[in-house]
Amino acid sequence: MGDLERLPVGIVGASGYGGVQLVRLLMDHPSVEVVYLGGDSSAGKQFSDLYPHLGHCVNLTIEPIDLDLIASRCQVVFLSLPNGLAYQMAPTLLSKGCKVIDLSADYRFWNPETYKAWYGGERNDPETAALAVYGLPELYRDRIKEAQLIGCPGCYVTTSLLGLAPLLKQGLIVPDTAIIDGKSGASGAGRTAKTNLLLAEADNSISPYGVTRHRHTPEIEQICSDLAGHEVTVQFTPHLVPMVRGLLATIYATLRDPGLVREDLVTIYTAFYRSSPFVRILPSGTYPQTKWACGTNLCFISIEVDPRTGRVIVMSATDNLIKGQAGQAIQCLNLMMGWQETLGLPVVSFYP
Ligand SMILES: NC(=O)C1=CN([C@@H]2O[C@H](COP(=O)(O)OP(=O)(O)OC[C@H]3O[C@@H](n4cnc5c(N)ncnc54)[C@H](OP(=O)(O)O)[C@@H]3O)[C@@H](O)[C@H]2O)C=CC1
Ligand SMILES: CC(=O)N[C@@H](CCC(=O)OP(=O)(O)O)C(=O)O
Repeated sequence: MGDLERLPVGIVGASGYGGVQLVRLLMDHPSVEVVYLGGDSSAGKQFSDLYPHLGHCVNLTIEPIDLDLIASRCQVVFLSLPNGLAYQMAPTLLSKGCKVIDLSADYRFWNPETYKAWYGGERNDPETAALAVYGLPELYRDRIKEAQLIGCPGCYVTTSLLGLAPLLKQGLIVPDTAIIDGKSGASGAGRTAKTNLLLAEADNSISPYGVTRHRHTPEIEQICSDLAGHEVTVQFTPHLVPMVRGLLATIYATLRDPGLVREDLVTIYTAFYRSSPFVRILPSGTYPQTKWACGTNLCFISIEVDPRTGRVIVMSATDNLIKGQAGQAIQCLNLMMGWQETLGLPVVSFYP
């Protein structure tokens, strides 16, 4: 590509919350041009009919999903679809020379049996799945740079893993003692009408769900085990919080060395993320708010140590739709293209 040429990209699932984040973010990306928007029930509609607030700057129609057409027009394709669809599209797109960045769970798992156990479906794309790279740049940056296919993490997973990674990589906690208390805004469920997401149902209330059986548990454990070099189990409980966007993971684990103090851990975390421009380790005693991360690709992390219980408490906050979804996907694109990792990604929120 010449300096002035823009990379032609497509978004399949453009009408959803991930899709509209991608459109909004890529509008400001200096090296990208969105040349295709695809959808199912939204096909044929003007994107601005679905999102009038972008009417003055997005003049694209959502087209039916035609893989040959997409491949003829796009060098990179973002798949922002419900689980179980990307694996039906990615093999063809890759065979036609496209790079594929999948926001769903289809290409996150290294063991296909784990995917099948939690997501179901009968897959026949083992060769393609074997090509996939896990799209968490802070942990797999070098692999992402060489990848043709990315499986982007879930939002709870991203936020939890960024909080846990230094502890597991450095062997600082007693294995299997990690407890993750996740809290997400309602946009985490996508732009789908479900009773529990109605204002009358979700407002002024916080509720746990998927207790002991949320499908982010095996995804978190897959990466924790990779970091630790041995099998790791975690206890993860998500909660729905009456806010639109934002995700907070509060993580508890028993320290191997009860003599460690929080300043030791702040130093360790700061060193661990010294080359990660989107991770902010907060000063001792400052705890993160999701509001700080909303609208940005940042992850704010704070660490506490309780000498009374011998536990470390890590607090990790992101915007579920940006660092937890679309922003992370673009971060991966930047790495795949050899661009600056931070290109086109916001790092300052509008407060409050
Ligand atoms: N929301 C979040 O915080 C996060 C979500 N994710 C994952 O990202 C993916 C997208 O999520 P999100 O944007 O929130 O979901 P939404 O429900 O908001 O959007 C889903 C999109 O998929 C399209 N779609 C649905 N069914 C079909 C179909 N049969 N064929 C083609 N397209 C279809 C819809 O298009 P149409 O309207 O035209 O039918 C819509 O554009 C999901 O896999 C989700 O699990 C990952 C991290 C965070
Ligand atoms: C509030 C809410 O419903 N959140 C979603 C998070 C979905 C997500 O992160 O996407 P993946 O399914 O691709 O992992 C959930 O708990 O399923």
